[in-house]
Amino acid sequence: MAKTGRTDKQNQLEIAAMNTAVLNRLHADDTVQVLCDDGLQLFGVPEFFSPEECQRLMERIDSVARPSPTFDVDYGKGARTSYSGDLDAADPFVRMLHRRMDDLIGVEENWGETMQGQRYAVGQQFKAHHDWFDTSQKYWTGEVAMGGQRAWTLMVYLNDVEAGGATEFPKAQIAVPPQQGTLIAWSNANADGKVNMDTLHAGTPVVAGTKYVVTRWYRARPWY
Ligand SMILES: O=C(O)CCC(=O)C(=O)O
Ligand SMILES: [Fe+2]
Repeated sequence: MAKTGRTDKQNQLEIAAMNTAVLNRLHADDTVQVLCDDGLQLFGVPEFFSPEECQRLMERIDSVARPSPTFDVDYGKGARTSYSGDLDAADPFVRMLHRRMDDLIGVEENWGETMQGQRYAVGQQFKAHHDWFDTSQKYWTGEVAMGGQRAWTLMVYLNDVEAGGATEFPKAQIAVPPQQGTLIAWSNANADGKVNMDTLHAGTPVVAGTKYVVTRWYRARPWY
């Protein structure tokens, strides 16, 4: 038992329970496409946000974006060279989109982190990583007390990119090209609630144009 008062087994069981419920819901929804069901559980929903909604979000991202931090890697080390910023969770427009994402996977609003916007210029990228928290790091003590793992990732492409910028899953050998309004969602866990190594993914470098995305990570239980 770690000082968090929760065992690894308890954490895994709660993730497994959430995972099963979300997978069942997505498989039952005929607007949802299964992009990968072998190792990686990856889903897509075209036109999840309208072009007008994407435009409004891109304007908001432009007003909050700054060089991206990552949890354990400095911006300067080059793992994530995009610009990013949290959107305002109290903004009714952002909340409306949050709720639509929550509804897709069937969880309450307070399970999801505030959506984070990212903007990549030519040459910028997010190198291969897992969205999962590293439970050996100091920050985990705070995160486990506040919602636990990032069990699911939902991401929406806000624009078409002239060239480059695909989201690549090298282990699963799948690459998703940015398409305005398309949402992709994946489980970061296996059925047993342990980290799925096949979720390794990268935002590949933009070759021409600019790429805008929003990402909303869902915890294994409410985080506020
Ligand atoms: O921009 C992408 O395609 C990937 C973004 C990503 O991996 C993230 O926000 O965690
Ligand atoms: Fe990621």
